Amino acid sequence: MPATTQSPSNTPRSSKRHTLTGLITSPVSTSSMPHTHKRSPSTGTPAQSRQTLPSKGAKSGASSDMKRKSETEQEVPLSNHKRRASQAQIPTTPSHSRRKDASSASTSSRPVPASPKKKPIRDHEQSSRVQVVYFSSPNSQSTSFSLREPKGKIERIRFKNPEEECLVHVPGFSAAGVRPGSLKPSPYVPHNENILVLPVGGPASGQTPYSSIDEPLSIVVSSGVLSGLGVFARRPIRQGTVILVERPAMIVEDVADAEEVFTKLKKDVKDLAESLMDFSVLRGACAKGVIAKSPKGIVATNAFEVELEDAKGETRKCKALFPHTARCNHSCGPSAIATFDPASLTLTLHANRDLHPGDEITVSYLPISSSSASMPFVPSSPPMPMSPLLGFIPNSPSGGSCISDSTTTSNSTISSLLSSSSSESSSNTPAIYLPRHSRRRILHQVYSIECRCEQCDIPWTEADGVHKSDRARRELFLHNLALSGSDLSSAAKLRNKLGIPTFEEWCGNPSIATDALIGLHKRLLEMREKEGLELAGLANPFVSGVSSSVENQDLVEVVKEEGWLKHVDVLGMCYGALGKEKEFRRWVKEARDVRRAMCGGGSGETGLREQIEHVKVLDTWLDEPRAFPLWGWRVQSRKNLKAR
Ligand SMILES: C[S@@+](CC[C@H](N)C(=O)[O-])C[C@H]1O[C@@H](n2cnc3c(N)ncnc32)[C@H](O)[C@@H]1O
Repeated sequence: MPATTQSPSNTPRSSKRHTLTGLITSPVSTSSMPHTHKRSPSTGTPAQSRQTLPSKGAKSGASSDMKRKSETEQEVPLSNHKRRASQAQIPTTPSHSRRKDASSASTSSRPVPASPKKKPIRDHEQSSRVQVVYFSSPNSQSTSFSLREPKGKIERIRFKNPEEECLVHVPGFSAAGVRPGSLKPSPYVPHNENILVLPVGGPASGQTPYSSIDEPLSIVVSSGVLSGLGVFARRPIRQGTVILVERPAMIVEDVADAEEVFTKLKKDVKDLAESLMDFSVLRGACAKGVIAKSPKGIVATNAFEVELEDAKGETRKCKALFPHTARCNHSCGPSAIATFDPASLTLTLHANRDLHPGDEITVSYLPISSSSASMPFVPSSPPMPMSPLLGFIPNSPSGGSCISDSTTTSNSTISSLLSSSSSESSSNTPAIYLPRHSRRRILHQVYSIECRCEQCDIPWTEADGVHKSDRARRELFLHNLALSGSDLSSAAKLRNKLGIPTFEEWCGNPSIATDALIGLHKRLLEMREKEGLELAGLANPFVSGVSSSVENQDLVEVVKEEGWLKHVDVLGMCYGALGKEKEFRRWVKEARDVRRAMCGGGSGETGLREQIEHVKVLDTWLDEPRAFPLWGWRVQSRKNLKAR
C-alpha cells in the first residue's frame, strides 16, 4: 500500500521527530511513538507528544535453520546462538561507562576545566593537568590525568588506571578534551570475565581441542579456517551486552609513524603489540621470501580506523591499535559490533546476538554503516588506494557501488531500485552490505584474507545461497534508507516506491493491510539474523567521529537510524495498536531486554542515559500494556471507519 493512502482524521500525527538518542523512535518513518499523552478515541487523533519505541529484536525460529554453518562438522557448534539462547544463563555483565550524550560525544574536544585539586603528577617533567567528569555515571568521579609535553610529535595520554596510556601521533590533535576515566571491564586484562584469547583451529589445525577452558566450559574450536589466535566467549553473553572495552595503546595518522611510536610504548604494551600479526609477513613470504614483522605491518594488520578531531576542529582519519580487540577475527556476520567513542578514546564491543561459551567473538573489518568510524582500516566505499605501506592499489570496482557490483537481475521493485543508478545507496553502501564477491575482494585486497567466515563460506555448489544472501543484504540496506525515520525526501521517496506506509498511516488507515508493516518487519528481522547483521545499526548511536568519508551527509543522517532494534520497536507498536497483548508483551520485552543488556543491567551506573530511559518506558508498558499510548488505536480506527 502506498504511503500516501491515509486517513488524516485517523492518522496519529507526528508532532516531533525523535532520534534514537531521544526517546523511542518510530521505526517506519518520521513517526514517533506516542508516549504519555492520551489519545482521543472519538476522533482517532492521538495527542501531541509521542516517542518511538526502543527495542530488542525477536528471534525467528526459521532463522536458525537458515544459518550456514561451517561448524556443523564440529563436535560442538560454536555459534549456534539461537539454538542455545534459551539455555543461556544471562549474565549481568558490568557495562563500561559511556558518554553522557551519544550525539554530543562525537569528536568532541571541548575544553575541559582545569582541576582545582592538586594531585601529584608522576613521571614527567612538564605536564598539564586536566580534571574531567567521566560520563554520566552516578559513580562519576573527578579524575585527573597528566599529559606529558609531546616528545617530538607524540603525545602521551594517561588515564585513571595507571597501567593505561595511549601514545598519539596525530598532527594537531589535542588530548585536552579526552575523558580519561576508568573503564569497566578493565582494559589490559587479557582474559576478562567475558572472553579468552585462544588459538583458532581445533583438531584440524593440530591444536588440541579445547575441552576445558574455564569451568564449566566445554569448547571445541571450530573448523580451523582461520589461522592464529581468536577471541572466544567464556560464558553466556546476552545480545547487546558490552563484552569488552579498551583504549588504544597508540594512535597514528600515518602508519609510517608506527615505528617511532613503538619505540616509546611501555615495555609490556610493546611486547603485546609486537606479538600481534603482521599480514605483510605472509604476503611477503609468498612473494619474496621471509620478511620480518614491522610496526607498520602490525598497525596495518590490526588497527581500527577511527576519526579524531584536531585542535582546528578538522576530522582526521587515524589508525588506532587496540591490542586485545586486535585478536578478533573478521566475519561478515560478526558476533560483536565494535564502536568507538572519540571523546574517551574508547572502543566498545557489544554482543551482536546471544553468545555461548566457546563462540568466537568476531568483528566486521568492513564498515557496517556509512557513518561508522570504527571499522578497521577499510573505507566505506569499495577500495581506494589505501595501503601505501604495502604498495598496492586495489582494482577500482566498476562504479564503486553495490549497484554496479550486482551480478543478479530481477524484476522486483527492490532489484530495480538497486540497479537504478539514481539510487541513494550508490556511493554510500557500507561494505558489509555488498555482495559476497565484493566483500571478499575487498578483504583480499586490503588484508590478503581469503575470507572463510560462515557468511562467506558457502560452497560453490550453493550458488543459490550466495544469491539469496547478496540479495538480502542489498534489501536490508535499501530498507535502512527507507525506514530510517528520517524526514529526508530521499527516504520518503524510497518508502513510496517500496509502498511502505508509515506507522501513523498504518495505524490510522485500516484499509492498509496489517501485513504491510508487521510482515515487512518480521521479514527484515529474519534476514538480519540470517545474515548475522542483527545489531549492525548499533554502531551509529555510539560512534560519533563519523562521516567525513561519506560524500552525501544527508545520507549519514538517514543511515544513522538503521537497525534491527527498530524492527522490534515497530512490531511492538503494531501489536499495541492492534491491542494484542501477548504479542505486544513479547516484542516489548525483547526491546527492553536488549536495551537493558546494553546498559549493563539498566541500573543507571554506566549505561547510556537514553537507553536507560527507554528501558524505564518499556517496563511501564510491560507492567500495564494499556499504558502504551496507542493501545488499540488501529482497532478503533477500524470501528470509526465502519461507523461512517
Ligand atoms: C587483526 S588480526 C586477527 C587476529 C589474528 N588471527 C591473530 O592471530 O592475531 C587479522 C588477521 O587475522 C586473520 N583473519 C582474520 N579474519 C579472518 C577471516 N575471516 N578469514 C581468514 N583470515 C582471517 C588474517 O590473517 C588477518 O590478517
